Amino acid sequence: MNDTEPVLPARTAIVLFNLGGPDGADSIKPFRVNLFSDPAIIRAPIFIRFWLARLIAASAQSKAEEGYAMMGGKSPLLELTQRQADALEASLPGSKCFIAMRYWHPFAGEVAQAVKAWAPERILLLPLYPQFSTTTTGSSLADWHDAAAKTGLVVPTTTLCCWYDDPAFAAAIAGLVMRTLATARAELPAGTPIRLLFSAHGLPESIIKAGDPYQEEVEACTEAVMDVITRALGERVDYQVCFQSRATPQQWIEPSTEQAIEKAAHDGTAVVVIPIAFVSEHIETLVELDVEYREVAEKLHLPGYYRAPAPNDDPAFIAALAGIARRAIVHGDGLCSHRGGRSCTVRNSDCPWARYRALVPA
Ligand SMILES: C=CC1=C(C)c2cc3[nH]c(cc4nc(cc5[nH]c(cc1n2)c(C)c5CCC(=O)O)C(CCC(=O)O)=C4C)c(C)c3C=C
Ligand SMILES: [Fe+2]
Ligand SMILES: [Fe+2]
Repeated sequence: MNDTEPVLPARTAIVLFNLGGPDGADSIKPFRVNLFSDPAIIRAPIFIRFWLARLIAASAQSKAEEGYAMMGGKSPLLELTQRQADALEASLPGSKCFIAMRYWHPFAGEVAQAVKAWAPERILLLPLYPQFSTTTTGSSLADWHDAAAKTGLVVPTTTLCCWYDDPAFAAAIAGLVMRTLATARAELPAGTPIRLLFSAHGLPESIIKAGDPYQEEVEACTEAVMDVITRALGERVDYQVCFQSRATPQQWIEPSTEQAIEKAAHDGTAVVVIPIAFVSEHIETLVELDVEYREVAEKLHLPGYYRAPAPNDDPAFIAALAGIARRAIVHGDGLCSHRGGRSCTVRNSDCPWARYRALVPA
């Protein structure tokens, strides 16, 4: 922190949100049932959703078990998020970071009680999803509000809906990408064409059509990262946005990451895959990107397949997150403070979190 940076109010509780993951073999099934029971994910009436959730969860259960087995039997997400929380807390004196996961422990209810016991003067709700989606950010924030109300936690609260275009965040991601690109260029035969594949988690097309701004924010986020890379390297590197992790039978947004790899094979280009919607390593990076898509790339004889790391506790990423948090807290408790206290400009200036109930009826 330098002298020009505003001081945080004393006792600021920062609640970090992520999806969560199983902490052992026994929790894979209930974690997946919790996920598919969320009305933000499966948009069906409750009595249909109850059965549908169990059916969909059961359908790829053994594949999920294999994936978690490859990571030592559990998700690394909580441990990595704890490292982010510790690093953020160290950068923001007067704050204490709490972690609330959406589909496995620590659940919002447990966390709201811990926050209340700490007696903060102010709370910042900071979703660890750079881009807003009703299925992630919206669902986590709605869950928190229910839990806080049940706990009787009444403290001035600032809510961040998204930070996909934060310049320091874009620079942190660009740094990770350029390091991987440099490795690829050093290892591949001179002149091998390389494409950057910005791979985001996919969504059912119907959710985007219902007004979810996620795809737009992923594209804008990619543009912000590409601007930094272009300026730093003095050249325009080839790139494409694509979407991974299709988890239901519906039509999902395209191009899929698999289609993008097929296109790269057709064009004879190597790829550097960038997980643009995840800030921590987890099953969808360590298994899907590093094992499954790598196999696809090898089968299609791509000249090279590289993967940029997720930010985890990369110092530039933590510094970006600290800047985002500090500005949000200091500029007051607007609904969405990521643009210096003004409401965000996502879709005609209204914040998607403000419209959550219209996008996902209770
Ligand atoms: C309809 C299903 C799903 C949607 C929509 C979805 C959106 C979405 N998810 C993330 C980030 C994560 N997803 C994770 C796990 C996970 N997600 C789904 C399904 C949907 N996700 C499933 C079934 C699972 C479990 C993994 C599996 O069983 O294969 C995780 C945590 C993974 C872990 O480490 O355990 C994250 C993080 C985003 C960003 C997103 C939409 C924007
Ligand atoms: Fe997911
Ligand atoms: Fe907003």
